Amino acid sequence: MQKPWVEKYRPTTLSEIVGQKEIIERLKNYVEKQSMPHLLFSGSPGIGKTTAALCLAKDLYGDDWRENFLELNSSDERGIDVIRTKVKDFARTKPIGDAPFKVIFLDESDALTSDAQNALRRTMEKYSDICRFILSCNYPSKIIPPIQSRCAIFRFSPLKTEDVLDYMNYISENENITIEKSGSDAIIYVSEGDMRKSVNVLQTAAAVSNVIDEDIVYKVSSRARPDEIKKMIDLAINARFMEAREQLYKLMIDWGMGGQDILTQVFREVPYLDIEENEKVSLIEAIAECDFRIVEGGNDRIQLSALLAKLGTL
Ligand SMILES: Nc1ncnc2c1ncn2[C@@H]1O[C@H](COP(=O)(O)OP(=O)(O)OP(=O)(O)O)[C@@H](O)[C@H]1O
Repeated sequence: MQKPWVEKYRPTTLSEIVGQKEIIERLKNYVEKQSMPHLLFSGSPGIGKTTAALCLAKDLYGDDWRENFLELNSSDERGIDVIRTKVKDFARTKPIGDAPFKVIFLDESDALTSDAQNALRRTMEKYSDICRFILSCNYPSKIIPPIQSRCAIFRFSPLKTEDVLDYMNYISENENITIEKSGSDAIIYVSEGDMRKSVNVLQTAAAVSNVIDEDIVYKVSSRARPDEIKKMIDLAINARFMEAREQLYKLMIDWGMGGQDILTQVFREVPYLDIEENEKVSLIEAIAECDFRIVEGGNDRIQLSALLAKLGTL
């Protein structure tokens, strides 16, 4: 079976990480000085937080990195017991070889309960001479302030379009596939700066064809082409409700899209619609209402049809 490309192409040193330039420079500095504080990595999924922690360990420790590096996924192991046992056991033994300290990487640390975070805070203090923590999270506000203040905070950003494009080209050359311009535009559109998503979409699309265009990309990622969404909105704004609803059903049935995916794409089109500013504001309010109802379990066809009806009255 083919290895997932996200693993096959995961950078192995800090220098290979795409984008996040300032962060990478600071991390390289820690490697050079063989000294670092506890770190808190925050940012949206798939933009290089785990990769940066792994590369930092590999650059710090070389081939023996596994002996001085412990990775725990906090959303599987989020309770106080894990902090008391696994983390403490690893933290209190001396680093192997010449390493000045060990590193414990807690992925998804915003999933730790607050009891576990309090226990962690004491562990961080107690073993700070031989152990450094790297906490990764999507929402730094869910980390208790005493831990935040013990860490240097690094905010990772979604990747820039040109960085994702370069990376897609690099992979496609290696894999002997051709990405057409419409295909790479579509990958950028569906992945929104999330490199993991870009690589996964590319691999799934490459399983369908060696030449990747927008149709394949939108199909494999269950997204509609933006012009299909725009068409539905335009019909609704022009009070052609039945046709707009037909287009909605086409998106749901032919493209296999869920209600929330459609809503997210409608939301993304709002700034470009040819309507007055106050109408855009009303539309966003209506989208937010619809989103809430779908999340609460409302029928997505009914909710989206109601949104289309509302569009006709703007
Ligand atoms: N900056 C990047 N440079 C190169 N590849 C990247 C980058 N960011 C992500 N990737 C690719 O995406 C995959 C997932 O990235 P990573 O695990 O680092 O994401 P993350 O930010 O930790 O996400 P999560 O918050 O979901 O844990 C990597 O294996 C790699 O292939």
